Amino acid sequence: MKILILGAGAIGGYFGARLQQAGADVTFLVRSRRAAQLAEHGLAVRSPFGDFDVQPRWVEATAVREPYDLVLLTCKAYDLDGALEAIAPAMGPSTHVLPLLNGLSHLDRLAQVFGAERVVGGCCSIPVTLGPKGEVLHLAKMHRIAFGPLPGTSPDARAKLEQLHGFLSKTPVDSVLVDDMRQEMWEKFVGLCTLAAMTCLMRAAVGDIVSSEEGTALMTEALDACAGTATANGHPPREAAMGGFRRMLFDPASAGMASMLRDLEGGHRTEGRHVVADMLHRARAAGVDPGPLRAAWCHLESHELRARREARSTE
Ligand SMILES: NC(=O)C1=CN([C@@H]2O[C@H](COP(=O)(O)OP(=O)(O)OC[C@H]3O[C@@H](n4cnc5c(N)ncnc54)[C@H](OP(=O)(O)O)[C@@H]3O)[C@@H](O)[C@H]2O)C=CC1
Ligand SMILES: CC(C)(CO)C(=O)C(=O)O
Repeated sequence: MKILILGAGAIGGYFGARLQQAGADVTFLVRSRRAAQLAEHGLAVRSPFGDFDVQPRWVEATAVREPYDLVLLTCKAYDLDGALEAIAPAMGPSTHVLPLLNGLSHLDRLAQVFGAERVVGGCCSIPVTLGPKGEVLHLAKMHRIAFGPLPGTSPDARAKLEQLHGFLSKTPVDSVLVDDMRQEMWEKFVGLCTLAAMTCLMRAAVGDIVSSEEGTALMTEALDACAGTATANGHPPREAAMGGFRRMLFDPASAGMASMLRDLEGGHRTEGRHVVADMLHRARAAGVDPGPLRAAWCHLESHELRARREARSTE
């Protein structure tokens, strides 16, 4: 099975290196800056499960001329259109694409461009970022990846997903092949959106927030808004998922934060529109009180507008 991974960033780099470690046939589709970094340093993973290095194979978009069996999509949501253009030559009639982006709305776009039968569901829970030389820094002992067919996915995807699961099962990664992937993705959306909205709004980690006078009440309102929206959309989070979110979101000792806060504080663009605004708009449409999601999106959007204005004035 030939696997193409769009992006060798934090997520693509981590899961791609793990797949390569397990002997899978992996090629990264990267842009020139990342290609140069891979040529100079290879692909190094620093993980609490043990550090390792792989010698990656990569291509740039103009060199993709033949279909792959499976494409893993690991760009940020704001890069989706360019990424879809870049993978188009790799998408043959029987290729499937498995996105690992946070959020949900990219699924409709993928189905629109490639057809729902070629789109597989996927999500991951792992705190990971890139170091100064492009090394993958896995920040804590969580690295779960879930994937599985969506209602419209063609049946021949199953064998590929089983192979993917087989490779990942040879590594420490917590890999799960899921039957009801839309439910799984809604649950991830609920937990992540609550975490991203609250840690970005407060610019603090979970433990700092829930130790503050109003923090636990506001965190509860945010979780209720997200879970209520999922329920109104036909995907009430299961009790096991809610239990996990409560452990993650209300631990006064936790230094945990969303990758979106790392992006915000690192001066990078965020996926606020794709995650927080999308949940806010879905809450409104369903008549659910969005609670602190309004202030979180206002914070993220006004920060982005300011950055754009200041960039224009220095041009
Ligand atoms: N980091 C985390 O802890 C987690 C992230 N996620 C989600 O995973 C997704 C990816 O995040 P993350 O890995 O952190 O992001 P990164 O920014 O680290 O990686 C994204 C990569 O995609 C590449 N890319 C974008 N467009 C193209 C293109 N047209 N051609 C080739 N490469 C392209 C970028 O390349 P370039 O370097 O050239 O810009 C970059 O290396 C996001 O949706 C995020 O929310 C989910 C769980 C945890
Ligand atoms: C769940 C969590 C917090 C870690 O995977 C995440 O998805 C993110 O930070 O983007």
